[in-house]
Amino acid sequence: MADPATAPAVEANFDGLVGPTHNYAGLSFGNVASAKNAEQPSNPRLAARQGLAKMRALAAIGMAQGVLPPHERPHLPTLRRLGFSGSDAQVLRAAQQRAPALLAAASSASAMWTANAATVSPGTDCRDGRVHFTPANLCFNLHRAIEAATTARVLRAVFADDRHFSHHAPLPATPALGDEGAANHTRLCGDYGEAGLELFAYGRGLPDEPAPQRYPARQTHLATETIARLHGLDDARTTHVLQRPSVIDQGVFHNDVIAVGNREVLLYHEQAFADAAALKRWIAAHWHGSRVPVFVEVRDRDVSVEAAVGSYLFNSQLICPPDGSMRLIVAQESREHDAVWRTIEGIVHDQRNPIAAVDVFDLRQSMRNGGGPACLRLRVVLDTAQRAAVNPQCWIDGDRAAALEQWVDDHYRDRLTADDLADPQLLDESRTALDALTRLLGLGSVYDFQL
Ligand SMILES: NCCC[C@H](NC(=O)CCC(=O)O)C(=O)O
Repeated sequence: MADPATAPAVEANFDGLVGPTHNYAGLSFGNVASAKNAEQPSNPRLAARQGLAKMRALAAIGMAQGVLPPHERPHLPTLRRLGFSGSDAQVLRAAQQRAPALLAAASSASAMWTANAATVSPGTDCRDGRVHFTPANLCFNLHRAIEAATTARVLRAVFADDRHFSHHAPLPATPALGDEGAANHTRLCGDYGEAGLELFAYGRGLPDEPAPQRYPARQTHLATETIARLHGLDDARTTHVLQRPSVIDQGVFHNDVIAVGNREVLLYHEQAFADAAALKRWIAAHWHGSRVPVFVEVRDRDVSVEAAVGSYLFNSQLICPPDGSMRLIVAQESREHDAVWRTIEGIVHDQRNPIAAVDVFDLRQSMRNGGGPACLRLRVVLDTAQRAAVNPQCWIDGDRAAALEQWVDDHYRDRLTADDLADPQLLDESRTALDALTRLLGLGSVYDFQL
């Protein structure tokens, strides 16, 4: 590792490892891909391998790349809480017969999308200098709401040192405080170690603000304000912006489907925000960073909202490897869409922004549930001391990637349908796999079946 006295702060990416029950259940109303692919057979092994390939590649170019474990699924404590009893096998069978939707919700591998695991503020933005985490309550969907308790335990196991890390409880799980985590949160700065501007996007705000008509707005203004207060952010460097309701109605269920920020760059679709011009003015007026802010606005006539939702162009990762250059990490679907790919090439060639390269990844298994490159990762800015305090076994390098690939090959199926979710054998396989994983990642006991 570089000399601690001079090493700059980094933006680490913690990707969610896809779990053994990855499947397509059509659980997310307002998420176009989830609805479209409902009841298709899935391939959990391939899904986990695709995610690991991205982690491996980013680690290989010098990114600080971490991993967060999948959750225990099917989640028997949820099914028991909902009135199913007897042996595990009896619970699964009864749930399948009497409430298949509940079995599907209790079986989703949705914790893979760690952009929704929590909102994270870097220490330099927070009053007490620690990195602050608030796990998302994800209360809009049952299959996601059951993630919060395990996520809270996992984050404490990975970021354990309370001299460096501060963990808040998820917000009360009620519609008025709906919170979907970092997918609606962007931070802009000069260098990662400088104090930055924190932008929180929300879809449901004050009663007099416009709201979507067709699809739900999952993120609330009350939640974003509460998180900013809990994290001890400076009001002068924090803003809360309304998503344009019409884009939510076209499938933009999280803001990271239509905008992405990194360091000094904000890349967004012209319709992403209710008032993009006001947001740009606010950023310019409050900016203190060592670089000037750069706005890359994609016009509707170049990429329609429908094309943005179909290709996940804005769900790309914008990253800076250690040499300080900037590159886009896009899903294969962006490569395959002519207008989107032309736009990406235009951005990469345009000298007015620092984005200089693009890498394409096949993440199709996740994309079919509406999760692209950016959904799969939680960003955590860390200075040298904070980085050294992270659970060391959760960092990815070539060896750990190889160990996890082997683990996937040992434990995962390559085909799963709704019928399989009640198979007691799948539950056993999943628990055996996760028990081995907690040892591999040095996490201690984080799952209900281990407690
Ligand atoms: N950030 C991407 C999140 C995608 C996630 N999809 C899902 O949960 C689909 C699951 C299913 O339909 O089987 C969601 O909508 O919250």
